Amino acid sequence: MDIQSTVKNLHPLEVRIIRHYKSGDELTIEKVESDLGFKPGNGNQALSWLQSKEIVQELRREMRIYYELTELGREWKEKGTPEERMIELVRNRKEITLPDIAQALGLDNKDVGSAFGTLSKLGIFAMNGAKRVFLLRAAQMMESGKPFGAEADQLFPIVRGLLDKAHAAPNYILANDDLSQAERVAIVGISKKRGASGSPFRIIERETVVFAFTAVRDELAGALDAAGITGDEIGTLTPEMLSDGSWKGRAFRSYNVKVPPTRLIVGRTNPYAKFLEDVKDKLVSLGFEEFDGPLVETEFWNSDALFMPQFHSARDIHDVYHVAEPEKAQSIEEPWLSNIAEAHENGGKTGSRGWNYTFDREFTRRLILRSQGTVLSAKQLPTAKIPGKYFGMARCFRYDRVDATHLSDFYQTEGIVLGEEVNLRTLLGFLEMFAVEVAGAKDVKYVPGYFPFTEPSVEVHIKHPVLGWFELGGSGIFRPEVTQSLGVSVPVAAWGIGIDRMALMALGLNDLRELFSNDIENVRLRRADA
Ligand SMILES: N[C@@H](Cc1ccccc1)C(=O)O
Repeated sequence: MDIQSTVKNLHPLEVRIIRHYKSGDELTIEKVESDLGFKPGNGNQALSWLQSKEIVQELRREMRIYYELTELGREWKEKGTPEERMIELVRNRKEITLPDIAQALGLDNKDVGSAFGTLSKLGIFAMNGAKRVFLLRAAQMMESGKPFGAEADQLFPIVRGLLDKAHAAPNYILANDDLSQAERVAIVGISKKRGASGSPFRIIERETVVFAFTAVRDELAGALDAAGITGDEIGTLTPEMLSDGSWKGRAFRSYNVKVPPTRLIVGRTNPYAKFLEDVKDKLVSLGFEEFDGPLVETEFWNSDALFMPQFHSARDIHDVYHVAEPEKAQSIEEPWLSNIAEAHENGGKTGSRGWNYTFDREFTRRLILRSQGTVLSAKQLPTAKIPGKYFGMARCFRYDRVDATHLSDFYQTEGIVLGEEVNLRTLLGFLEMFAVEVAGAKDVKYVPGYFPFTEPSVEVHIKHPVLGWFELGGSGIFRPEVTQSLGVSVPVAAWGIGIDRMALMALGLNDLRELFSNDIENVRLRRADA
């Protein structure tokens, strides 16, 4: 150990311990606090600092007995013990029944009865034929100013003294060693008589660590002496000290600029929530309007309106959760229901030949948890402005096996752009913004895809440093079967991007499940500003 630099970096509490005790002394938290007048908690702090510097070491652990003042004890200390209060009352009222005593003092009958027993045994109280309590030897007690007879003089002051002592002790706790034999007997006696729950003291057994100095103590104490460090140095100069001049003539503690500052844990937004907000802000700043909708939707809006054939295996790519109660919506709004039904059956007025099957108007009312954010886009079309730009953050549900890149509920950021001038180039521009600017991907791929509601369709894939290539989302230009049926006659570019997957990339995570982790340390480490 480098004695010189250790000496300079000791805290005054540590210095005082080193100087006050000798090698070979046994130290405990309580002892140090009471010998040196430390505040509660300072003993523990100083000894653990000294231990980490290997100036003290643990010698052994002992079970020790302590007595803690209970709530009741604190009340007794303030208002008086039942005995004290009863003597006072009877002295004033001369004669009074036990129930009246209980009522006057707010004590329960049991306490009053037992205090009466004690006091009559001691020859202080007696009861007359009318069951009224009166003071024996009243005159004598008045004179001496002491309500107690010889025996009482022994017991009551002990209890009173204990209450005062415990009240002054750190955390209302007295150590066994601090008490006289008579005091211990008194506590145990009261607790036995009143039962543990009715006692003014709680008896606790606690493990105490006994420390002793290591071999460096003497050398350190010598170096402290030589440096003139006493532990009474001023650590903090306060305005009061300046105005009353009490700093004069005192030594100051030297600064240690190498001490690492305490870690400040400030409150801040969850990084994932922040990410979602940032994406929203970005879209709003680009002139997008936000849309939203319920988690429970109909088959109609979730899929049929998007030209997904009702009983085709293509529908299986979305393993949807069904609502059990109620099973179906009451109705679907017209003319959308008929328009879409015709589009499926024969193309209707959309210029398509349709899927060529009989549209099931019962099935289409079935309630499900939405499986794609595109449901919001479909519902927006009938009232969309042209030109117009819309987005939504949609929590979606699919019956899926959970792994690093799949969750059974997830967020998509859905978007549509409507306008005469909209085309594939418009779409690719937005896809690039999501992949590069929002997700922060370096490697991006746009590949042809298939969705029943878009033509052409484009999938965007990005390369994650650990997970490799994965699909970020799907997109395309809505088919006329969708747009014409829902009252729109201009091109509509549409996309649904897995926002959780973007966050995975942007926040430097390797598993989607981490986004929803409640491991606070882990969450704190994430960059919220990504
Ligand atoms: N809804 C599609 C993505 C998509 C949205 C919009 C247009 C084309 C594709 C999906 O969840 O996979």
